[in-house]
Amino acid sequence: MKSFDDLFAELSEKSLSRPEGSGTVRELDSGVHGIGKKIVEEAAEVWMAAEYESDEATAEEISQLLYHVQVLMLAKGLTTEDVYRHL
Ligand SMILES: N=c1c2ncn([C@@H]3O[C@H](COP(=O)(O)OP(=O)(O)OP(=O)(O)O)[C@@H](O)[C@H]3O)c2ncn1[C@@H]1O[C@H](COP(=O)(O)O)[C@@H](O)[C@H]1O
Repeated sequence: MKSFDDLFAELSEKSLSRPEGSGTVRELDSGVHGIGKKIVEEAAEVWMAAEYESDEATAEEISQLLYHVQVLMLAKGLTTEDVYRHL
């Protein structure tokens, strides 16, 4: 099972190596504006799933929201430490 930090390390590596076919690279290339729209979209899906769908569906939507938040962190050059120190 992958943790938040595991995923961030994987995405960080992909942002540097830019492998062919990576959705992360594609999303990074869409810029902060495009990534921000994905975050808002996924946040709405989390809310709807929590209101009307199963716990499993909600957990899946939350995982997607976390993914897009991580892509935004990479686009902005933010590390997990930058975020964690505010927790
Ligand atoms: N965890 C994720 C992840 N969560 C969400 N997503 C993306 O977010 C989208 C959300 O799905 P939705 O059904 O909500 O949206 P959709 O309308 O079908 O998708 P779009 O057409 O809008 O992209 C998915 O299609 C994926 O593109 C993710 N893409 C990648 N990962 C992980 O990130 C790593 C790197 O992935 P690649 O860069 O693609 O190699 C791998 O470990 C992946 O498992």
